[in-house]
Amino acid sequence: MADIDAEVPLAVVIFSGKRKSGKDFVTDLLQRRLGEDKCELMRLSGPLKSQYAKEHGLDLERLLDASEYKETYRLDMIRWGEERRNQDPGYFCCLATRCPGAQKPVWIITDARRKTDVQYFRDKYGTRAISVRVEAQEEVRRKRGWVFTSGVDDAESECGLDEGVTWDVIITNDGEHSHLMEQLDQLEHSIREKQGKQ
Ligand SMILES: Nc1ncnc2c1ncn2[C@@H]1O[C@H](COP(=O)(O)OP(=O)(O)O)[C@@H](O)[C@H]1O
Ligand SMILES: C[C@@](O)(CCOP(=O)(O)OP(=O)(O)O)CC(=O)O
Repeated sequence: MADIDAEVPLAVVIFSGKRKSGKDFVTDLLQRRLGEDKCELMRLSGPLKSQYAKEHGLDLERLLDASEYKETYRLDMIRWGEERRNQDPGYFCCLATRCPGAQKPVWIITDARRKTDVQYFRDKYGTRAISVRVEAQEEVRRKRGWVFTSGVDDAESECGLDEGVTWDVIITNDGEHSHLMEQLDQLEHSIREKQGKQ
């Protein structure tokens, strides 16, 4: 059941996309447009990494940055995260949204990876949820540094949302700046409508 009486969030924008499709790039732009005081970026991988680091005695800061360190542990983090999600599909979604920034009216969830991630926010926030898929051609992703990695790019962590989800918005991020700006204009408009309506 959606928490329709709650005053915040007024809009919950759930982003998904393949590695190097440009999720971070696009969500940063969107947050800047909406204002950091009004819009909080929440990463589902944040609590995952934090719990994983605690249980395995690892350096959380290094898991959070884009280093080789993270890649060393990626496969095991995926496996470990899957075990947790199997016990409770909303586990990381719930933890990620428990932060001081949750008082802001707009939430951007940056990295949904499984159908249960999208479903969690749709079930909880109903019409306030907007699901967004960021897409870029393989060639473009390769130019941004993507290299196919077996066990990662062919696993649920990367492919769980390839099919079977009806996205509210699809953003094509192939590198054409003006086209991206137009798509962000539209998305910003939909978000502001939700902010104004409720
Ligand atoms: N539209 C764009 N214009 C210029 N650079 C981009 C664009 N989209 C992504 N990038 C760059 O490509 C790289 C990968 O993007 P990133 O947002 O980190 O991808 P993801 O979060 O999906 O893995 C980053 O260096 C980012 O700055
Ligand atoms: C174990 C992960 O959460 C690692 C996610 O790391 P990032 O959130 O840093 O994302 P990338 O852009 O793919 O490098 C994946 C998962 O299956 O949950």
